[in-house]
Amino acid sequence: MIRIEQLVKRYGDRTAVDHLNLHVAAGEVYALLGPNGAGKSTTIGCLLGFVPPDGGTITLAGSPLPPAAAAVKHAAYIAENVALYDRLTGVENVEFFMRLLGQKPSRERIETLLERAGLPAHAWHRLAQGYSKGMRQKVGIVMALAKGAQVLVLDEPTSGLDPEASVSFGTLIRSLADDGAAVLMATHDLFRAQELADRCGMLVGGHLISEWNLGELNAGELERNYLDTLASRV
Ligand SMILES: Nc1ncnc2c1ncn2[C@@H]1O[C@H](COP(=O)(O)OP(=O)(O)OP(=O)(O)O)[C@@H](O)[C@H]1O
Repeated sequence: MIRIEQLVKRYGDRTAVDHLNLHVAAGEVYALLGPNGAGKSTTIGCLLGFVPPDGGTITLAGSPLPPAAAAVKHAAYIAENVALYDRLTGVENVEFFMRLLGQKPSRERIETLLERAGLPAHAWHRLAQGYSKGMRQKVGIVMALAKGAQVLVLDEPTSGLDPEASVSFGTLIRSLADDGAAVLMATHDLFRAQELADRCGMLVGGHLISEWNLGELNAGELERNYLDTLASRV
């Protein structure tokens, strides 16, 4: 569903992503790990067409379209801080987004989506300016649901969320994957990655240096592997 082959991105003489191969299947959650400056956000930028790569190919949902067009059609992106129109309510934000998609949603349809995403009903008709980070992310998930996105891309989704919000966000992401979405999530949250992801990969200096199947690791083992792998590079 997500196929990145030999991706290269340079900024001047700095290589941010170096011949990266990464595949995420439908129904799979993949956590992209790595220290600051490893190339995670650059990879996501290339995947979504925000950042022009210097080499390699990216295919989303089997589409022959270039990444930017394929992302518009098939992907949803949830940034660390989901941007909403603060002067609109949650319901109005979703309605506006769905109209941009060419849909004419009924109130019931919007409320069904908000309910699935777990946004409390008392917030539906409140201005988004008062929304917490977790509430904004839930509206972001509603937009992914409304779009029927086959590919979900998340950058640091759980940073700054309290444990309860982080667990409920993880449950939601898992349910989207169980419905067939391919999920790529860049994160420093090793605990949540181990809880949520099926596989993870570790980027260092733009190279994917390790991949792990999380079902094969014991509790806490991902963090040990991560730190050992990093130490072995020094
Ligand atoms: N627009 C840019 N111009 C120049 N260099 C950049 C630019 N964006 C990223 N870089 C460099 O590319 C490398 C990879 O950065 P990137 O932001 O992709 O890493 P990251 O893994 O997402 O880091 P973090 O965990 O801190 O968000 C870093 O060396 C960074 O300084």
